[in-house]
Amino acid sequence: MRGRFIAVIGPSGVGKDSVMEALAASDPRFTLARRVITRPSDAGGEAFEGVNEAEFHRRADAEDFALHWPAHGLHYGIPRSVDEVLAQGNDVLANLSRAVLADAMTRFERFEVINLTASRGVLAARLAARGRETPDQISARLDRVALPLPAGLCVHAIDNSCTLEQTVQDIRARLYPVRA
Ligand SMILES: Nc1ncnc2c1ncn2[C@@H]1O[C@H](COP(=O)(O)OP(=O)(O)O)[C@@H](O)[C@H]1O
Ligand SMILES: O=P(O)(O)OC[C@H]1O[C@H](OP(=O)(O)OP(=O)(O)O)[C@H](O)[C@@H]1O
Repeated sequence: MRGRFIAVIGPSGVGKDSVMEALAASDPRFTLARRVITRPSDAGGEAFEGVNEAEFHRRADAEDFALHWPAHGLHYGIPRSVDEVLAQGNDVLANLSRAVLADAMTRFERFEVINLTASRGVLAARLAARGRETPDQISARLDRVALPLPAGLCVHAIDNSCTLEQTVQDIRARLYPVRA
């Protein structure tokens, strides 16, 4: 059977990248999608490919992306190579914008969503500690209004206010339930 394309969504600072990395480290059934972003390659955080705007648009025009979207003044793309991983029956995890979910639903045969949550106070503390954005950029990220999710999605709502270990355990139990 084809693998599932699993979108990890949630507000900035909720822990999408940390949770994805911890999931991939804990279970070989997960493959991480490496995003292409118009952000300097040495910006830190997730393992991504940094490109300039011209190169990003060239790739988009060449249909090199399965999905792409703009956010926070940047462009983000999921390489089309994820299709090969899915065809081999492996599950792919990708950090997606909530704005691209409707497209993703139609693009992938098996599509599920992990919706991570945490309080605004937890988000603010985590963004400040991460140190990738300025205080103004952090405020803008906290104020970004959450879009309603499209109907008909398979969504797993997961709280990431506690430890990463707890979150990983909760997600694995939801995605790979052990049948008695
Ligand atoms: N469960 C957790 N407990 C404590 N800190 C966390 C947890 N999850 C993420 N973090 C920290 O919060 C910050 C934001 O996490 P990150 O994965 O970059 O979030 P996102 O990708 O959603 O913006 C990072 O510094 C990360 O180490
Ligand atoms: O439309 P939204 O659902 O609000 O998401 C917009 C963008 O924000 C996140 O980006 P990024 O990973 O750069 O930021 P983050 O790590 O601070 O979440 C997410 O991955 C999307 O690309």
